[in-house]
Amino acid sequence: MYRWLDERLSLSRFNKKFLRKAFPVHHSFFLGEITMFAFITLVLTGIFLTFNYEPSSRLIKYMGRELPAAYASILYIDSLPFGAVLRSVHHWSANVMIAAAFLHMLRILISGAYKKPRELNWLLGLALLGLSVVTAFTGYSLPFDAFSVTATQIGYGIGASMPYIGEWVSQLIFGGEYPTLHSIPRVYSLHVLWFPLLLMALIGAHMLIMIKQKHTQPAYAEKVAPGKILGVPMMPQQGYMMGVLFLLYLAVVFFIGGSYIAHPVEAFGPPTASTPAVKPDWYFLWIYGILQIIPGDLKIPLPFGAAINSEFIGGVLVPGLLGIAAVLLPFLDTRKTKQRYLELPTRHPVRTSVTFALIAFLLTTSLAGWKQEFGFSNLQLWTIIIVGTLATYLTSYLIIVSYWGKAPKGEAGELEEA
Ligand code: HEM
Repeated sequence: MYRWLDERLSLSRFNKKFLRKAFPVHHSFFLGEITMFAFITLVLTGIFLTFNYEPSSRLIKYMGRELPAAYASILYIDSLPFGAVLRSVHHWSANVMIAAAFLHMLRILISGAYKKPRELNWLLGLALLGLSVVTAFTGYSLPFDAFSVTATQIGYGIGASMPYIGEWVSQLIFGGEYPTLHSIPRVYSLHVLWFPLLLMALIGAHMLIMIKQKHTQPAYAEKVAPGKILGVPMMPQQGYMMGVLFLLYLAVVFFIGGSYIAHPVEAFGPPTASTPAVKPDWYFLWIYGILQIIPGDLKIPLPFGAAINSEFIGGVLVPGLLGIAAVLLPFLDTRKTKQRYLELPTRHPVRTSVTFALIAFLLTTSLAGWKQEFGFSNLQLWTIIIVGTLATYLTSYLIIVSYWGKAPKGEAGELEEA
């Protein structure tokens, strides 16, 4: 069969090139792959969910109760053999995908792998991270229980807060002023079709660029085999390692999915007139935290009746400014040569300390999301955020500079495929 296909498709030419592609061996390089495994698992479990989910908020009779069809279909999925487990695996995989993509980004940032010639892949990566979060958010609204309706309302409000265009953008996504009968079908189409297709296209482009440009090499490669690409071939070594890692990934998420049922809709109940207290998932908690400590009645008037309010500052402006800084980052580096080797974080004290400060900022603003539970005042939280972020930067910088000193950065030579 292989020979038959080879005669028609010249598989061996492709195999010689692609299957011998060298992969550097370093555990941090598996973060991108884990992100991909999570995405594949999301697609496969998502297909199962689409067979049984009804994308509608109209009321139907289910087990003697009058319930929104979407809500009832989640109860139905949970009642199927392994239904609740597959739904949970879908939910936890979304968490893993976002966490792994974020850690993957941190490894690119802290090792300087975003520099020339990989600027394009850095930008595609940022788009992937943003789109993964948005896709998870649209998934959140689908069960149409009291929790998801309230959480979606918060997201709708943040979108609508953009001066001039916000209301229009939010209504476009949610089929009118959320929740309307059109909201669930529209968000469903985005969640199961358009966003996954876009993610697939972006991941495909990300991989093609990575193959074309080749990986950055771990720093030890410069000493062991200067000028060569050091690594294992795609087949068999890298392929087998990826296979084992994928199975391990499945084992872990099925264990978690089987042990902790995700988003127990029955506990939240169908949407009611009263709004339950909701806390967003951890990846939105920092935005939610910022919203908790900005005065809710803040309004800065703009021409033509528009205004900047607290939702815009916390939900759009702060994440937007961080996004713009990330987009500009690779272009701040004006070197002419191509980046061949991973840079040691200890040789780049400013960049490494900014990365730690960013993590401190995200953790302390997430803490603000627990304002009521911990009984903090706004002033206390602002102090924790500002002092925590600056202190993390300074401490990290001083430790790196005093312990490792300012070692020369060094330039690497041209590489040839080994
Ligand atoms: C859905 C999300 C993503 C997937 C599936 C993904 C997948 C991958 C994979 C498998 C690799 C090769 C292995 C590795 O270097 O880890 C890679 C490399 C890379 N990724 Fe991602 N990635 C994603 C998000 C991101 C993000 C958020 C960024 C940064 C903003 C990014 C920037 C890069 C860069 C610059 C490389 C080349 C690294 C090098 O050569 O050392 N990616 N990605």
